[in-house]
Amino acid sequence: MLTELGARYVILGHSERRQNHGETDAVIRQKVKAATAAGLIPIVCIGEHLAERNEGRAASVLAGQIEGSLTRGFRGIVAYEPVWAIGSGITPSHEELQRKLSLIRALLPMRLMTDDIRVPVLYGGSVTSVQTPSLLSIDGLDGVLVGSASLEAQSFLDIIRAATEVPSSSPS
Ligand SMILES: O=C(CO)COP(=O)(O)O
Repeated sequence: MLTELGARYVILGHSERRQNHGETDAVIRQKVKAATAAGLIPIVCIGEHLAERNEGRAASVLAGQIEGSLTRGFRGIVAYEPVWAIGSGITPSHEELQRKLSLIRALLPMRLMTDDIRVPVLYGGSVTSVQTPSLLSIDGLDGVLVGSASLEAQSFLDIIRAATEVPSSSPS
């Protein structure tokens, strides 16, 4: 149905779906399979809650989500969306984001069991045009997943403009 409407991508495992609709990693993995079979590119969201971050459990949460929700030959996109950054106006510091991205980049080939597939990784959570250039300068980050700032045409255009002005970095 989605492909008939011209959709090319589908967002799976958003924290709201995980939290409010009982979407477990196993359910998300099934949806990844179904989306791929239907010709859609899955964008799988992962991210820790604030308490998990503050208790030093972010790494194990992310590892569990990657292991549980991605398929072995996963061909799609991963979006790192810390739950505490979504709609809060708070974004992680560069250092923290860089650390989390390095972790995600290290975990992905273990799950996919190959180094040959480079999975694009996005960041989502309170993205505005103001942080977009600096976010996109972070090594290993391929783009941003925009929520509320996409609801207003001008702010979304500002993000697109800011993104297109960032010099592209070589893949890590
Ligand atoms: O959940 C998000 C995108 O999927 C992020 O939303 P915000 O950009 O409003 O924080």
